[in-house]
Amino acid sequence: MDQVSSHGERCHQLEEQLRRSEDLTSGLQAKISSYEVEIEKLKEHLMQEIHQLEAQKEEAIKEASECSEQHMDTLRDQLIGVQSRLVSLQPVLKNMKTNYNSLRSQVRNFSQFYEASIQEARRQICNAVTNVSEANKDLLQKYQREVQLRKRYHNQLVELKGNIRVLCRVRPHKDLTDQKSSQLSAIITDVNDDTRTSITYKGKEKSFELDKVFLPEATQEEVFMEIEPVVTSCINGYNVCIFAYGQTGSGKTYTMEGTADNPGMNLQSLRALYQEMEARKGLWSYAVTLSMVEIYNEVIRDLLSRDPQDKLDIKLNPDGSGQLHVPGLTSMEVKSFRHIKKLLALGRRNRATFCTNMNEHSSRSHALLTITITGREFSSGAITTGKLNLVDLAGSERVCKSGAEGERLKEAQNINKSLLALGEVIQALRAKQSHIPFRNSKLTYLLQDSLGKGNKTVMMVQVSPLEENIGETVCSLNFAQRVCKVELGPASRKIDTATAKAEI
Ligand SMILES: Nc1ncnc2c1ncn2[C@@H]1O[C@H](COP(=O)(O)OP(=O)(O)OP(=O)(O)O)[C@@H](O)[C@H]1O
Repeated sequence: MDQVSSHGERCHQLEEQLRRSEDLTSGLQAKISSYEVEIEKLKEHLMQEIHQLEAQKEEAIKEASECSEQHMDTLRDQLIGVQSRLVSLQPVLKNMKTNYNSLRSQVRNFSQFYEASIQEARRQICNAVTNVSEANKDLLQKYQREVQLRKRYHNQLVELKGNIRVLCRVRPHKDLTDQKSSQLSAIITDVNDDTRTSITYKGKEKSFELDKVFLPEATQEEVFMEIEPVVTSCINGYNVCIFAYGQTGSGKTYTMEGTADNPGMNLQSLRALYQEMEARKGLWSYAVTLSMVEIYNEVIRDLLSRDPQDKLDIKLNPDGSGQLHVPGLTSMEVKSFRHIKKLLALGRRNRATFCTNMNEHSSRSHALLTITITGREFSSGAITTGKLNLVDLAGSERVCKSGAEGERLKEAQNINKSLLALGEVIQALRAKQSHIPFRNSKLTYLLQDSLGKGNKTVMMVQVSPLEENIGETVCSLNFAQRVCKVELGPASRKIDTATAKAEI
């Protein structure tokens, strides 16, 4: 019984399941049908889309083919245009080619011609240069011969005259042109005779004959040319003294020191000496020393010393030679012409340090520049020693005229003492006295080995052109005239070997 009921229940359950499945199936079928409808719709829509796209494609292809055809036509037209232009350009191109070829050959021809011309010109220039340098060499040799001859004749002349030369330089008028300066000068100079000058003094005309008179317009170079052979003879072993003499303001410092633009005898002498030494390079060797002193109130001051206030004295040389020397005097070895310039500047600075007014001070003191040159000739071994003294003397005015008193009177007396001593030395030399009073002043003491017999002396007498200075000018020229009459005799060369060659 129980088994039957359980089967019945099971059947019931299965029936129920079947019913539910049938419900589910019919639901699904409905869904499938609706999907199928939907799919059909979509299919239809898709087909429509495809047709549309195909139509668009067709149209696009059609459009594209139409468009490229138009473009092709334009391009074709352009191509035809280019082609016809090319055809028309062809003769031009051909022409250009021909021209280019002809130009190229012209350029080639021209460069060949140019090269040949250059070579020819070069050859001609070389020939011309050779000829010119030959001619130059010849001229140079002639010139050098002339210079040597001039030097020799000058030396002979100087020796005949006794190795003392007196030159006069007339200072220009201040602030006047050179031409007016000459016309206005109270000193009469003769352009045709440069050895004479005359002055009308106290109603009488006084004439002076000297070795040379320089007009106010004379340049520093012209003055130096006159003394150059004497200066450079120092290299050959001669002692030389060049001194400027004259009243205050007559141009002594201008002549000796000069200015930066117009260097005076000092710098020009040193330059000429260095040029001459340079020209003898390889044949001679030289050592140059320089000292600078000032004599003020009979006191010697060393201008190259570290302490220029130091006072120096003159003593007999302890070597028994009888020569004088100044113990402690700075003697600088000079390395070059440039070095000399520095030393001169140092000397000037030192001189200026112990004076309040340089112009006044320089008027009352003597400035001495001494250059000693020792040379050695390589071939003979000869040794020469020459000394050049360049002296800017103190103003030479007379005490009575300056009306000096006190310190000024002392200065004036000391200046007078040394200038008087210089005059006495000159007088003694002129009279050929056996005793020459060099020791009467510091100045003559210092110049002893350059001023006396056997040496070369140049006195540069400076005069003012002004009427108001005529008295002083006459005094200076009288002194110059006396100096002119001194006969120092032939100069002697300081040379240290028997095998030494004679001066050229
Ligand atoms: N030849 C010249 N050319 C141009 N100026 C000159 C000449 N000579 C002299 N002077 C000028 O004249 C003035 C006086 O000259 P300088 O100082 O040389 O005279 P000085 O005789 O040395 O005088 P001091 O005895 O006072 O030293 C300076 O101004 C100088 O420049």
